[in-house]
Amino acid sequence: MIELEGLTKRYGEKVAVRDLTFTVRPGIVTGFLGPNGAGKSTTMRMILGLDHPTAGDVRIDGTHYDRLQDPLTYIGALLEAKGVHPGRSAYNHLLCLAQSNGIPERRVHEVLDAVGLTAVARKKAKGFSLGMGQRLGIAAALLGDPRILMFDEPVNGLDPEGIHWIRTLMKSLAAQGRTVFVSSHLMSEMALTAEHLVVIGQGRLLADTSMADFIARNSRSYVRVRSPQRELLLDVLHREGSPPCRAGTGRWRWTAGRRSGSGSWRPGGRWCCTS
Ligand SMILES: Nc1ncnc2c1ncn2[C@@H]1O[C@H](COP(=O)(O)OP(=O)(O)OP(=O)(O)O)[C@@H](O)[C@H]1O
Repeated sequence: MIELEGLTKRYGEKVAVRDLTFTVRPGIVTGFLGPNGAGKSTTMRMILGLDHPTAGDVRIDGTHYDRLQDPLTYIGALLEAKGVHPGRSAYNHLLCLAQSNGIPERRVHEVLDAVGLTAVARKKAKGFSLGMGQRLGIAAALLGDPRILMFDEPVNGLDPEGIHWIRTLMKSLAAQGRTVFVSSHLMSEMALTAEHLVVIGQGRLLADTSMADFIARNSRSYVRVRSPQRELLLDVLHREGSPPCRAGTGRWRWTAGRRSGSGSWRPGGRWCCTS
């Protein structure tokens, strides 16, 4: 479990993260959604003790990161896939991490196998594709067999096969009862992966809710109509009591109300033109 309480980070005049309070729970994938510059990476760096909060507090299973004994066995993270010495092989990179954290060498073989890098384990990291680099970063995160995993924009720049692999991996880690916290600026990506969603914008918390609830509150359903008989279509709409806006494209969209917070359907749709 990761608990944030009033977490704030200022860089001079700039407030990158403002008073964030939320909890990331085990057994599900929690998405961390926000546009570029929203403060996601800064928040994740503070969780790992790489940046010091200006105010507030963050705890990993009740303890500050810098007080964890063998932190890799509590939390594994992929923040920056390029954080590997280019002249070092995947195997040696992981072995260094393992040896400096009291993790047995057999675990290196296990995580290389888990991420599908066994065949290229002796190759230098500088020859790795972006996808292989991501896999190596994830192998490092898994090395200590931690109960908590955190991934910062893990699908960025990956091909469809790599994206599918990461989605499946995150869900399987959560299904094992682990805490999985993953950031993205893409709602479409989060909707496919996360069960719970924390949304931030300009460093502020905007939502902390289940994915199903977030979609129900923020989505609309609509029917798009195109007709070569524009005038006839307008007449019909007027007769139905749904006066459309004026436009000459011949294309109309019926937005049929939206779901209320309780999930019930709130009527009140309208026609509008699309170009
Ligand atoms: N070391 C720093 N010094 C000054 N400003 C910073 C620093 N790190 C981040 N910022 C600023 O804090 C804000 C939040 O940045 P952050 O990288 O956390 O956002 P993000 O949501 O991760 O964005 P992205 O998706 O682009 O990585 C941005 O305006 C950024 O310019």
